[in-house]
Amino acid sequence: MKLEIDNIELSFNHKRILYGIYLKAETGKITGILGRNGCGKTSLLRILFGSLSSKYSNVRIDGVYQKKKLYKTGEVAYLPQHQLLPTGLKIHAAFDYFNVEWHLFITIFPSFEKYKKNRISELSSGELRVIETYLVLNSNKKIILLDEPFSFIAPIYVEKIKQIIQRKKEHCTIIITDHFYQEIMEISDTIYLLKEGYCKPISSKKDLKNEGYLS
Ligand SMILES: Nc1ncnc2c1ncn2[C@@H]1O[C@H](COP(=O)(O)OP(=O)(O)OP(=O)(O)O)[C@@H](O)[C@H]1O
Repeated sequence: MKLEIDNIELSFNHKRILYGIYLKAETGKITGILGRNGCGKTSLLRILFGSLSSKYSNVRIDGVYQKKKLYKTGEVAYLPQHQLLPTGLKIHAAFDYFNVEWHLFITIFPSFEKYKKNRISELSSGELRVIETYLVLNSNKKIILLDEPFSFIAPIYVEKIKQIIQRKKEHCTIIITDHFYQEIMEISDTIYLLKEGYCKPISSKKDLKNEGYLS
């Protein structure tokens, strides 16, 4: 599958946020998006998913313009930047809802075993992020959009999540954004830097320095 988006025009309060975007993501490849705070990474993912409307946008799958918002196709899973799961939900119920096996999760993250009967509200921010990211990655969708999956997560869990993402790319089109740029550079096959409304393809750390993303 090839997923493309371009022709976006997004403004908030007369301030143009996105206007020169072309982004292509493909099954078998991880597409990473980097960019400074406020450059529009979350907005771009939300436009792709369909939860944010822009003045213009053109989303294509295998070259075919998508009239429907992507979330209505049932083929996309989205990890938003902020909390996904309702606070009062029991953790095992969240696994049931996503149709994901708890015992497989526990084989990778054994320290979470004690939480099965707890509620989402009883997790730390990082523990919640691990569970949410795991559920989205294992939700059996063709397209996966991840907004800051590594936020609040301890390095040992970041490594495990990275391994899962790399395994999933074989069957999924994955787009990921995060401020952990080294992690993004390590796992991504294609990287874009979002800057001044545009997407610029990036191939090395030197490019990031030249663009003023790194000092
Ligand atoms: N609902 C909104 N109303 C007004 N302005 C908004 C709204 N949502 C986002 N913005 C503005 O649009 C810009 C892009 O926001 P966005 O959240 O997409 O950036 P981001 O690159 O994801 O930032 P960060 O890395 O800090 O999460 C920011 O300047 C933000 O203030």
